[in-house]
Amino acid sequence: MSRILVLVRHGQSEWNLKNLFTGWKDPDLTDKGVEEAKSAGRKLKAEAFEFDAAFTSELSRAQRTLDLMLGELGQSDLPITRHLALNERDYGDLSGLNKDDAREKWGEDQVHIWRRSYDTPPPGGESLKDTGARVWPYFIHDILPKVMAGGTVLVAAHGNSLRSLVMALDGLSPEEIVGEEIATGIPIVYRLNADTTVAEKRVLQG
Ligand SMILES: O=C(O)[C@H](O)COP(=O)(O)O
Repeated sequence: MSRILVLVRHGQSEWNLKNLFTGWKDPDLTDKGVEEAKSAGRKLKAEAFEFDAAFTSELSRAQRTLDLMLGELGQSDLPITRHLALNERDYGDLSGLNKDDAREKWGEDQVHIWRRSYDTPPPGGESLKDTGARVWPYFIHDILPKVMAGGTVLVAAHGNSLRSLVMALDGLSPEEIVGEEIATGIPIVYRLNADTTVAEKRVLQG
């Protein structure tokens, strides 16, 4: 019974590079993002991961990251499930704005609250709580059963859709999640117990 769940945030996107709020907008990966995705795949291959199922969002940057990882793993034929429940948090009216310009306009503290707080949504967008309200049920109904059946499952998604999952898996409070960052292209490996609690968490840095 392996019960392994691997979470990977997509590699650097064109809008990450330009420092723009992205949310549900759909920029592609940069060359660096492609290399980050391949490197994540190579790290997983070096640890002999063989996946039984793979999930991603409806956004290209996560889909492409997943494809690149599976290519490195020699598992390009693995069936992939794509669902908008795994999409990035919707940044609403901030989408497409430069993050430094937003700090100039609304102040550092307000922008930090929009980006990292648990329950304050950006204007017209989703809070992390709102994001979790779609990510977590999808995880429980569609992803977790494959893990609990003894599978090894790969999820390629986004900074905030993954923050909401990590919050629940790690049992973090609304205060603790503020300090949680998910790096691009760095696999987070969970091994779960038979009661779905976390037996082990490893972050495959470097
Ligand atoms: O949607 C975005 O802009 C990024 O992918 C994540 O943004 P954040 O670092 O502001 O949460």
